[in-house]
Amino acid sequence: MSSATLFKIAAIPGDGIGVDITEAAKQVLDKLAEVNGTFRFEYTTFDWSSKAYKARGWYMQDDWEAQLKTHDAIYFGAVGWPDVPDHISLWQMILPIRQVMNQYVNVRPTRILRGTTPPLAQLQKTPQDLDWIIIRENSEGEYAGQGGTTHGHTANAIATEVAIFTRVGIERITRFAFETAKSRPRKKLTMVTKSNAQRHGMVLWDKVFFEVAKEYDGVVEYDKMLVDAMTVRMVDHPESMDCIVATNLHADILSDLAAALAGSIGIAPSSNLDPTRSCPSMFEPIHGSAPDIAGKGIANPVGAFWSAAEMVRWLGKGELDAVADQFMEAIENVTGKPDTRTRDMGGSANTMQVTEAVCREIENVCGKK
Ligand SMILES: NC(=O)c1ccc[n+]([C@@H]2O[C@H](COP(=O)([O-])OP(=O)(O)OC[C@H]3O[C@@H](n4cnc5c(N)ncnc54)[C@H](O)[C@@H]3O)[C@@H](O)[C@H]2O)c1
Ligand SMILES: O=C(O)[C@H](O)[C@@H](O)C(=O)O
Ligand SMILES: [K+]
Ligand SMILES: [Mn+2]
Repeated sequence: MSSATLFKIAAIPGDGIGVDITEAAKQVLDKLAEVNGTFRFEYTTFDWSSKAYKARGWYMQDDWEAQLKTHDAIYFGAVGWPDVPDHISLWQMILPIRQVMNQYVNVRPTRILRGTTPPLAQLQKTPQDLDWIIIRENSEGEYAGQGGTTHGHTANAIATEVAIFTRVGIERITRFAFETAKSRPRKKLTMVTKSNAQRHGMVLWDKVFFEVAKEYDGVVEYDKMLVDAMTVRMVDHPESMDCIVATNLHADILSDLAAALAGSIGIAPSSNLDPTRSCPSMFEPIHGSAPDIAGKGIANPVGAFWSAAEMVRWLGKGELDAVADQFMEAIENVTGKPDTRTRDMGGSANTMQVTEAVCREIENVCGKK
């Protein structure tokens, strides 16, 4: 009998390319476990998807929370399909999981992976100029779900979408962001809001940020940006930033921009973390179900692999950092070669070819420890 540590993973492939990339991620995770030998994964796959919703009228069982809590982590593909309104699919699956599982931090790193050419390469002196971690508030803000609609379909229809910002919510994400910045070589943090036009919640955000910031004076260099100007700075001066903390909606948008600036939405990972570890955390690429390329077998699995590497790092609680680093090295050995890049990165390889290449590299890199 093997004495390898068992990690129980709840796998939720979801819709579209979510299915392809979750399968690919399981394959490389199993290869990593096999080559390393000190841990192994056991998956429970949940058929929670828009297709299932159309057939049976629900995404997740009523006891979904208890079902997920028996796992050490959740691996998520993507949710959303054109035949179900997107606010239904998001609010019946991904958003309740993030909120109820206390995953109030969403960590979204971006950098230019080896061998890849970003679209605005002329603006960067070196690929290292773009190396960011976006820390997204993941539990409240514009995604609080508060609001309503009245006056039906009349000409007087009214809808409100109320953003909720709490001192507790702002303080904990700010603290997490400062701790992340402190752990990085450049130790910089940029805070993003829109506190000129939005004069209540965002003003509270700025106020709480600067209160917490005092504790990091002389340790972390910090500054503040309005979100519109931030998009310009990300394009023109990528080297001027390191960590970025922003609200749920702003960070959602900025992280897609960051991914595109680094070369493709298909490479970008995310970790939905419960820093208290009382609930399982969830790992997923930042992209969606990509209906335009779904079913073709051509989705870029790199964002899914990077997310899987972050899951290994999280599960290891510091013990598997070297393994996660080797996993990333294997991924970059693959992006480094033109014949193992997918179309979105200028190549012509399909999902399976990239997956097999990463498995081979895991044997090369992680086999010789
Ligand atoms: N967390 C999530 O599960 C999540 C995230 C974003 C969007 N969505 C949902 O996904 C659906 C589609 O959303 P969208 O089109 O706005 O965003 P999307 O991220 O699915 O796709 C945007 C574009 O990027 C391309 N793309 C995305 N991932 C790729 C990959 N791995 N490889 C190659 N190309 C890739 C797509 O082909 C498309 O052209 C919607 O229902 C949306 O609500 C879900
Ligand atoms: O949270 C969202 O906005 C969506 O699920 C998706 O766009 C994401 O980034 O996860
Ligand atoms: K996703
Ligand atoms: Mn998004």
